[in-house]
Amino acid sequence: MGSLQIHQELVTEAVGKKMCELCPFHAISYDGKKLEITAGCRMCRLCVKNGIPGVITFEETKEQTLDKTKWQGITVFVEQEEGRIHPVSYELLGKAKELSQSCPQQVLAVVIGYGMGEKVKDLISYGADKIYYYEHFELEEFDPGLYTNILQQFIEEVHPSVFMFGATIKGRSLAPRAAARFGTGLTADCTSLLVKDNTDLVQIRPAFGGNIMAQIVTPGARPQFCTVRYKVFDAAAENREAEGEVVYKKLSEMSLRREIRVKRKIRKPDEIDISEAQIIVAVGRGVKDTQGLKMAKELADMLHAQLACTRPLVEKGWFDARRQIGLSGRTVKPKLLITLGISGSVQFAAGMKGAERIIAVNSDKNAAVFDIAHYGFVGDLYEVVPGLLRLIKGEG
Ligand SMILES: Cc1cc2nc3c(=O)[nH]c(=O)nc-3n(C[C@H](O)[C@H](O)[C@H](O)COP(=O)(O)OP(=O)(O)OC[C@H]3O[C@@H](n4cnc5c(N)ncnc54)[C@H](O)[C@@H]3O)c2cc1C
Repeated sequence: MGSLQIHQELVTEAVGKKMCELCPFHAISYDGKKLEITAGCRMCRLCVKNGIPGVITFEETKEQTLDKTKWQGITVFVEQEEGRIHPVSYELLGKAKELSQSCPQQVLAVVIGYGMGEKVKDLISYGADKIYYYEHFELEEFDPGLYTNILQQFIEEVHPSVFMFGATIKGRSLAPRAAARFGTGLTADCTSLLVKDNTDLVQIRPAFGGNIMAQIVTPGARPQFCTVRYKVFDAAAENREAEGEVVYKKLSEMSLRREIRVKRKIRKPDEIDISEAQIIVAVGRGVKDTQGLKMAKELADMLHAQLACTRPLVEKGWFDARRQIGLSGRTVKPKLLITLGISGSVQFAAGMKGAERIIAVNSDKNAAVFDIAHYGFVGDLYEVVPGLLRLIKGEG
């Protein structure tokens, strides 16, 4: 790692103009007095290599010495709403336990709330060795500022190595705030996690539109923050024999300083969540009209399934974005997923690979979806689906 340094004392009008010309990304500007590098810089360093010597130099960042042994513990932020623990927390605990076995460390859980009672202790059965419970009536309502203060207090006292959050609205709000306070890295929407012997967390997630799986590490800072979407990992199995402890934490004055006051709460109607569905019928661009949609809906209703879709159908305005499966949509893990007229792009597949049984209908026998499906129908969905409906109705 490093940065580009401009040595303005060497910049004359001729030098400035020449340096601007050689940047292929037009990321160098000269206003007649000063040379500047703009946000378009890709760090290709051609200005250092091919430019007028000494005008722009690359300075390596000095490696900070970090004693990793002082940062121990794989921590899960246990998210709750009105005392109900979000199921993603159990999935994170399951993964934390698995990681703690490959690189021995304690599994820690942080709970922030009020009146949670036995539910906090129950987390021991799901793999938490030590639970830090921050309880106060001021904490009943989620407040990003207040909750971040508490996470800061926890990190300063405990020095955890890893901090995992669900990629939920709350997790996505808290993790970057806390990471910024410690000047450390955060990898969002990880799909796989490994831990090295030196406690470095290898955070794996799709990048470049899902075309590569990036492995991201934070070797020079702690804690290592990551978020993981709901339904990506398996929930921890319950073990009533497991042992652990709950640490009831007192709150510092600083932690309880509020910047937001909740005056009134308006409950939103419950939303559909395709991530929770056991059976899903998903439609793609092969469904071309209302007749196709009607058929898919009838199939979904008969199977007590949720209807979901690919991104192009959201873009067409046919579906709400909450019904989109994939990299930029939801991750689903149903027992049965039926895809109708879906090609099986990497971006779509990223959100549904965990389905137990996948049945694909596509008219193109070479469609990528058949590589991930357990069963496939090569055919026109406008013929296959009515046939399926007749079979289910016992008319076939
Ligand atoms: C950064 C990024 C993120 C993205 N995120 C997502 C995401 O989260 N989710 C997502 O879905 N996409 C996402 N995409 C878009 C993705 O790349 C694909 O374009 C999209 O998944 C294709 O949707 P589709 O399968 O419905 O359409 P198509 O790829 O056009 O496939 C339609 C399929 O229908 C079949 N077909 C046509 N007619 C019939 C018929 N009569 N009967 C049977 N089969 C038929 C065709 O053979 C074809 O295979 C993303 C793209 C990018 C760049």
